[in-house]
Amino acid sequence: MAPSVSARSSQNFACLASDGRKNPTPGFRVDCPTGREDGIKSKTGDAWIAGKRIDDDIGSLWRIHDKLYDLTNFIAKHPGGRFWLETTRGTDITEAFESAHVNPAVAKMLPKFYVREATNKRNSPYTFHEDGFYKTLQRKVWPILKKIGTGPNLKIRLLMDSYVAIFLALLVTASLYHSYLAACGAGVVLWMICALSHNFFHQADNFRMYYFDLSLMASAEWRITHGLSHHLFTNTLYDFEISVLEPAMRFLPDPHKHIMNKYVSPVACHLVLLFAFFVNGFKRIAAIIMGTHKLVWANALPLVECALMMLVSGSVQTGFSLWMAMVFSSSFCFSWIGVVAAHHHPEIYHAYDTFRSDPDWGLCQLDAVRDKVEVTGSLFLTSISFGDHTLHHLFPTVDASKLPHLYPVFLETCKEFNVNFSFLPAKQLVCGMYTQLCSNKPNPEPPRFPRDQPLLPEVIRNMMEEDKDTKYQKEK
Ligand code: HEM
Repeated sequence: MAPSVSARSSQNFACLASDGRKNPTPGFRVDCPTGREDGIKSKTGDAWIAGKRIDDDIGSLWRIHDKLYDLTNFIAKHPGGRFWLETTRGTDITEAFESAHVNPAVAKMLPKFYVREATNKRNSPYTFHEDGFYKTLQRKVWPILKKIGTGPNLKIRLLMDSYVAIFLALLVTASLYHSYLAACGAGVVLWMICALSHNFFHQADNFRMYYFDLSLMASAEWRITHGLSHHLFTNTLYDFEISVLEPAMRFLPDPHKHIMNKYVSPVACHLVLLFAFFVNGFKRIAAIIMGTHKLVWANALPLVECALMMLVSGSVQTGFSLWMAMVFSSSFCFSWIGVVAAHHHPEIYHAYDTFRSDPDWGLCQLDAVRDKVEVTGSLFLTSISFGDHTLHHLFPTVDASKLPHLYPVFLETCKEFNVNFSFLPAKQLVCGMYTQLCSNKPNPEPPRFPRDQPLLPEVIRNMMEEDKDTKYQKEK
């Protein structure tokens, strides 16, 4: 017989919190996410969502706040696509539901699907009070998005499609001329493709999300491990992007961090990042063979690339070596940019640090993300380096081309809630990632933006001035 949720979590608690603390982020009902300590078996999206289903413990319905809904008949009609509802059956989707829809009309549909009240406490520390930071910001953002739309504009669609065209041209050039330089160039462009297509897999189903599958990663898996895990429970034990790198890279400032983590992983992590795409690919192949993961057509894309390179180069061995060079370079670029982009710095919240007293989901997101000052204002730079990341975390389904329009209202809301929002220089974020890897000292205070004078990119300061001018003119 399977152990009960509480028995399982107390076993895990013993193996997790060697310093005697329960779940290091207060407010989670379960001490240690089910499966988190299961080693390699736990490192897939399917395992993560299966663990969440056990921990949420609500049967086969969907939970939003303290109410249970039956969305079975809505799955096929959902404007965001079947995937999100099909995948989350039997889980608490409060964070996903709240952050995916800015349109207030969506919440009004829920009573149609109401079944009953939940009998247990939510397994999440986060709140969405109507007068709190996040819901206030959402209300202010909606009139802007209603006007400009939430989807991609022409510029970003052209940018995305051009990356793919350049990638294919480099791939063929590398194969024709047996050029490892062109193969690595194709790898660098593949990193750009992955970074930008990630914007598309957060949205309703669309063909550009499958560009992500040109790498050895899969958009369907990342919708779970990134969209439903990392985005909603950033830097906590439920963040898959924290647990998947453990034990090789341990970002949590666990006081009992192993000496190898402190001193070896800041160097050895580069090998992990180099092999990350291959590990992702092998895990998926193993899961498909074992029957725990469904094969989808997009999984074949990297194999098609490899076959094309063999065919055009006229040699199986050369084509394969060129393909390997391409995958290694894309893996390193994408994974390294990913870890230094926005989430790992001693000023940023990680489980074990002291948690803020107001657990508003939006405020907790601000604590777990920092933006780079240098890339802001350039669609090209933000598209390849996860820029405008705070706004992206707050509104993950809003296209990257629309996010910059939200800065004035976002900063105004920060001011209203006494948040001294500030960017960081890119160099500090890079160094901070290595410092965080070595750190075993939890922050004794909740995170805050420490500067008296917030650091804002010039483009945003100008935007604020323009906004003030238009408001002033309107008032006149
Ligand atoms: C796991 C939870 C959910 C996720 C991740 C999700 C995701 C999404 C996404 C990505 C979109 C497209 C957004 C856009 O184009 O701007 C969307 C739209 C929409 N979703 Fe969901 N959804 C979820 C649950 C629900 C539920 C429970 C309902 C209603 C009962 C719902 C109703 C809608 C509606 C009406 C739209 C269209 C909104 C509009 O046009 O403004 N969704 N959803």
